[in-house]
Amino acid sequence: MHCFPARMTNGGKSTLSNSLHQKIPNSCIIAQDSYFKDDSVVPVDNNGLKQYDMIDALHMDMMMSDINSLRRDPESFLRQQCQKLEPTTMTVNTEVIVLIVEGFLIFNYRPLNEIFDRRYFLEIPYDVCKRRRSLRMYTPPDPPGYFDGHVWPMYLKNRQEMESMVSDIGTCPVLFLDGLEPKEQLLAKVFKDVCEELERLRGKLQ
Ligand SMILES: Nc1ncnc2c1ncn2[C@@H]1O[C@H](COP(=O)(O)OP(=O)(O)O)[C@@H](O)[C@H]1O
Ligand SMILES: NC(=O)c1ccc[n+]([C@@H]2O[C@H](COP(=O)(O)O)[C@@H](O)[C@H]2O)c1
Repeated sequence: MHCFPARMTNGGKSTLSNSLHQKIPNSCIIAQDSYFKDDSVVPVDNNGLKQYDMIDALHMDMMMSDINSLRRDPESFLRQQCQKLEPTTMTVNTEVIVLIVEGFLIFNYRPLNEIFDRRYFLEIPYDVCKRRRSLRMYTPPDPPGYFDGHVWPMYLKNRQEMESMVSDIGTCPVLFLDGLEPKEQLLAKVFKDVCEELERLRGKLQ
């Protein structure tokens, strides 16, 4: 099973994904943030702002290849991950493995979009997003004016593109989540939903 918390920057994806991973045995996380291209190849716009919030700034081919490796041979992939992740959740029972893929542009990449069992989209308002973002340190750090000059306009553009892409792919619907809700409440909601999906999948396997 693949479940996907997406997608606003600072919407709470990593927080939710890590908590889900802790609660779900046989789960693992693939995070889109790990696939950013090197800074030297990310283009700059006319205002001198690095174009990080575009699908082209990411090695999506590599991300997809890792996901496909996991799907082909989950046991060895999970054993490798096991050495890196908290051992508590990893028992490597390959009957049903939950792959949590999190990222701010995962619904804008068609091959990935086609394999979802569950899709979640965390939303927060502009001012909260801007405040949370100002407390984060990226490498390289956001230059002055980056949020209003690049991050937010690209979020609006990418969201529009995502909405048309998602609606023409006939997989599961996107469940929109209010990222202002307390973390525990969001976790409980998604955990319940994932458990229901797992029950359904286990039923199909019997
Ligand atoms: N439900 C929530 N309520 C309040 N703050 C949150 C919530 N979820 C995450 N945060 C905070 O927002 C910031 C960004 O969260 P993070 O999970 O890293 O976002 P993302 O992975 O979407 O960029 C962190 O400081 C985190 O503690
Ligand atoms: N990890 C990196 O290499 C890197 C570099 C510069 C900006 N970013 C920012 O990361 C954001 C996406 O990640 P989050 O969803 O975790 O905020 C994008 O808005 C992008 O501007 C990441």
